[in-house]
Amino acid sequence: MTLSIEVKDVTVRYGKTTAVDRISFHLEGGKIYGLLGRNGSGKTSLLSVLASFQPQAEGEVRIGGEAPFENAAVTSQVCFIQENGHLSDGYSVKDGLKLAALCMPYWDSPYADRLIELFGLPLKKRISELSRGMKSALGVTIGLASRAPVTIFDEAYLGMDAPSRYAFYEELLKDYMEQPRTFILSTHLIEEVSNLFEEVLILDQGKLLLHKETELLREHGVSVTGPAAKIDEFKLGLNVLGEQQLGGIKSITAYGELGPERASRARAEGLELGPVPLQDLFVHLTKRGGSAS
Ligand SMILES: Nc1ncnc2c1ncn2[C@@H]1O[C@H](COP(=O)(O)OP(=O)(O)OP(=O)(O)O)[C@@H](O)[C@H]1O
Repeated sequence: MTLSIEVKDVTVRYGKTTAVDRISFHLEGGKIYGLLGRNGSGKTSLLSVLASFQPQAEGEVRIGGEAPFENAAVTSQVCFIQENGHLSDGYSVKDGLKLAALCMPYWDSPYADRLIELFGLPLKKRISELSRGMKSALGVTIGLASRAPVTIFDEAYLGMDAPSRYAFYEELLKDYMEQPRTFILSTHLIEEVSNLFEEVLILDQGKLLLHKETELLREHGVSVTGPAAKIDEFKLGLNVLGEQQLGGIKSITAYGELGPERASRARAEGLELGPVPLQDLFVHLTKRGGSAS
């Protein structure tokens, strides 16, 4: 099942702090979305509103056309997994999973069993006795096995070691291909996971800095390297996000399409054009004073 998500002028406040500041976007659903932003940019606050963990102060949220807050018909379609989780520490892993199964209408028990084996989860241990990585693996297991039409992972896999994280990415993609649904992943491990994202949203200081298809975003970044004097001339009129110089060689990262004319001029002048990793684009765009125009 695919549910669209509509967010219109949503604001979230904690006392005098505005965590999310009049954000609007539309997610058509049935895709894997990446939500990026620096610490404190408002990701968890926004996701908590989508998952109905808290109401927005202003604005409107619609999931599948309905307002989610205190609306069981919608909340049952959404699974929200956070790194520090909402798992009851007193339960054993087995009972925690049983509880999850009871709360989630699309729960797939055989799939949960496969994931338990994949991540080596000890069923008899109390959740409070699990290591940080194991708690994350339990969260990830619940998120995937929930098969919820909207599944949100809020940095949920940060505690997992690299092999477990890669197993999770692989599993997520495989399961998404078999059972398309909406995933939203917030992460600081951008390069690791960016290949999964079909669209990327970047928050900055509570505002939506950018919402783009990942491919388009990648095409919007270009690095140009060559003799410093030539680069200085070439960069005029470009939206330069950053530059580095080593001896007489300079490299710039530019945001925005180069256009065929400029690209062929670069080649004719012997300048080297290259892609910019998503993480580098993110770092440049969210530097204080960054611009996504
Ligand atoms: N319960 C709370 N009470 C008061 N302020 C809060 C609360 N939760 C978040 N904030 C504030 O709201 C802003 C956004 O925080 P939020 O946790 O949504 O950001 P984030 O992008 O998820 O950050 P991180 O990447 O560090 O997890 C921050 O200024 C934060 O201090």
